[in-house]
Amino acid sequence: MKNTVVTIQEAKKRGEKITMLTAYDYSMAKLIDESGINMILVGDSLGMVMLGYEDTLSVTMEDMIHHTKAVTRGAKNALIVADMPFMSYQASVYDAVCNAGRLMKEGRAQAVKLEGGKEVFPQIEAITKASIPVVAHLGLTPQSLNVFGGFKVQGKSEEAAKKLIEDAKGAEAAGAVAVVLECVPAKLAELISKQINIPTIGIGAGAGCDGQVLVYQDMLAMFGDFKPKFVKQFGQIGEQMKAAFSQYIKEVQNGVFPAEQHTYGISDEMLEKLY
Ligand SMILES: Nc1nc(=O)c2c([nH]1)NC[C@@H]1CN(c3ccc(C(=O)N[C@@H](CCC(=O)O)C(=O)O)cc3)CN21
Ligand SMILES: CC(C)C(=O)C(=O)O
Ligand SMILES: [Mg+2]
Repeated sequence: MKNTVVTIQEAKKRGEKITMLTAYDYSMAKLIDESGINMILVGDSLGMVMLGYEDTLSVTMEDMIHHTKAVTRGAKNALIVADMPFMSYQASVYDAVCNAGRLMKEGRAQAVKLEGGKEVFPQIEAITKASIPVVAHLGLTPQSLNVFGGFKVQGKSEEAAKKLIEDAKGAEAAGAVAVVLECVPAKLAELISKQINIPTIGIGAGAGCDGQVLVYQDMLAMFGDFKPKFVKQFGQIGEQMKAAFSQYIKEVQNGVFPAEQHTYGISDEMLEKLY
């Protein structure tokens, strides 16, 4: 069944957990979608896991649209959320609406996600008014890396925790359909989840959230540049891939691959003519 913003909000009301993973291309979106996921995030994390940047700041609207198009072609049932990249919504409400519109119109995403609280309430409101569902993203907001001084857990002080609660409530009031909570103490994320009506999707925010999201390369152990504490490896796919690649290299080198069954024939008469 096709997931929509309404079905994920109903899931929260019924107390059913919401599942989300990232995807950045057609094949992976299809595999994840066929596994029965509720939501797929085309995250700006693609800058790091797909493009090899050290952070998400260099990701462009063109990058996001390119990958979103591929994902939306692959996923039939999941609700597709596309990240708004750095500087596509911060400078003005006008930018935010136009760029959110491109992710929907060109990428065919069903919702957009943007980072920040109070600072971006006008953007959340305006994009929502344009009939584009918005997911808010609070806590560790990687596009603010240079303000935080690194990828660090947020909301530990009383002041920061209070701002996080106010930001979550304000995002809901501004029209957000869900809130991602990244690297927030579990007890605080649980409290926020109880105090708002829209679903919270946690990453490093504990089991008290209404749903969970992970970057697929992290949960498949395909990405080794860093391993945040919140990552659980559900498979050792990186190792399995390397073993298969090594096997291929060995078989090509010693003539085992390709075998007869991997080749195409030609008639003996034809071959005689050629000789
Ligand atoms: N592969 C990947 N996975 C992600 O979850 C992810 C990305 N890339 N790119 C965009 C952001 C960046 N994220 C990150 C990156 C690093 C940490 C990290 O190293 N966290 C420390 C916290 C240190 C502390 O404050 O205690 C950790 O040990 O978990 C967390 C989130 C989450 N997002
Ligand atoms: C880590 C998730 C929430 C994200 O924003 C991304 O993948 O870009
Ligand atoms: Mg992101």
